[in-house]
Amino acid sequence: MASQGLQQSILGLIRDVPDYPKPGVLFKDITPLLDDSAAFQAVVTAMAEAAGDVTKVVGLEARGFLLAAPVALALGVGVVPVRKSGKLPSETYAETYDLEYGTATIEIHRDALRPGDRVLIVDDVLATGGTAAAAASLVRKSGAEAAGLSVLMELTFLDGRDRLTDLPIHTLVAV
Ligand SMILES: O=P(O)(O)OC[C@H]1O[C@H](OP(=O)(O)OP(=O)(O)O)[C@H](O)[C@@H]1O
Ligand SMILES: Nc1ncnc2[nH]cnc12
Repeated sequence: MASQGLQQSILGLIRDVPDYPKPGVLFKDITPLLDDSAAFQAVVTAMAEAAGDVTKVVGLEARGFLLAAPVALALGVGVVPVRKSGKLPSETYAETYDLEYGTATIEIHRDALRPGDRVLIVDDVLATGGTAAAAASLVRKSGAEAAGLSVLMELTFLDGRDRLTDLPIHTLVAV
């Protein structure tokens, strides 16, 4: 978890949007945080400091990209996109999974990672854990090690951690 001060700052900059994208979902909108450069910088620094010894950062489309790229730059390693199905131009590995509000397929380029890579997966929100579990599976299909998952916010009531018992998880705030 982040320091108390950073947690308060993050919580104050995440907007709750009821019934988006469908009734019953309380959507956590991170756009106010992204628009606050001091808070955004503090989030990126905290994620990078917790990363450990990794050789690549994998960012999850779409909001994960906004965090993964600056974290990778802060760590001095490359960033690899995991994209929704059909968006990557070259050969891919694919995984289909359930979301809090639907199902999705994500993909990674087959040549993006290699054996020996220690990979930090970065996303904005950990909810049911389906996306992160699918991403970890793509990393392992690529022959690399899923070294950890770093998220800005964890929705603990959805028990995403229970699906990710083999992945160290770092969360800046939990609600
Ligand atoms: O833990 P889970 O239940 O899998 O949910 C978390 C995922 O859901 C959201 O992505 P979404 O698929 O809405 O995509 P977006 O970032 O493109 O909006 C969020 O950015 C995470 O990637
Ligand atoms: N409630 C939520 N808010 C934002 N992103 C999410 N991803 C899955 N559930 C979410």
